[in-house]
Amino acid sequence: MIEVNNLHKSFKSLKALDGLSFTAKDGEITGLLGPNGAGKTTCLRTIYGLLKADQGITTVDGIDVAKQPLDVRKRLGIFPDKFGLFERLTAYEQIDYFASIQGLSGKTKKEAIERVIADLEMEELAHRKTQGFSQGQRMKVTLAQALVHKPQNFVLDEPTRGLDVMSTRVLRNYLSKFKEHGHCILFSSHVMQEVAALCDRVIIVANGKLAAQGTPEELCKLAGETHLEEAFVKIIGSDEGIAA
Ligand SMILES: Nc1ncnc2c1ncn2[C@@H]1O[C@H](COP(=O)(O)OP(=O)(O)OP(=O)(O)O)[C@@H](O)[C@H]1O
Repeated sequence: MIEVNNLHKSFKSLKALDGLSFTAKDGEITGLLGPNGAGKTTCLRTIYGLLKADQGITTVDGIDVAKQPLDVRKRLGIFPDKFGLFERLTAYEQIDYFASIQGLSGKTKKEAIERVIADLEMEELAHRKTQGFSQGQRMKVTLAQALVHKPQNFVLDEPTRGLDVMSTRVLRNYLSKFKEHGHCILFSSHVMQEVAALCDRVIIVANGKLAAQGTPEELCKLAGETHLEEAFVKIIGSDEGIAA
């Protein structure tokens, strides 16, 4: 479970987060939906400890990110907004590297790598150097390295950008399976259909604040609309920066 409580973060005079609070529960997919510049990436970066909030508390499974960052890292899988692969390594070697960082070794590590490769159906890719991999293949390697240590929580920043329909489906199916096993999934998006199709709960963020939260149905009801897109526009008062 991930809890964000009254987060504030400014970059000089710009307030990126302005008192944001929400909870992402186990066994659910929670979508952080907001227009460009709403503060989604800033929020996710504070959850995985890349940024320090000016004020507020973030906990992962009850552990304070600011106080015990390494304990939190063990419980988190991270799919960041920008990711690079070590292009001279094979996919297997890259996953192995991340497994080692997470403290896995020996037989346990080997089994964990083989499991994640099988789960993501990437056996054919495993021993190829990642240089020249397609976006979909890169996505699989990034997913595998994020999840090799079987974290309870999984945070993804706009994971479907640049993916074709097939790769997007692979990702969605994988997230659904992960959720069925009781994990907590939090992902950011500004793609409405994706959020409506996948999320149990939607957190709408605008100007670094919580604008509304609920199931897609609850948000539609709240706004008196039948489609999430119209509900969203009504709630944040604009359709700027959002993709249908
Ligand atoms: N390192 C930084 N330095 C200065 N300003 C920043 C920095 N990171 C984010 N910002 C600003 O903070 C605000 C929130 O940015 P953020 O990237 O969190 O939004 P977002 O909701 O993820 O947007 P997008 O959907 O476009 O990725 C923006 O105005 C952005 O320009």
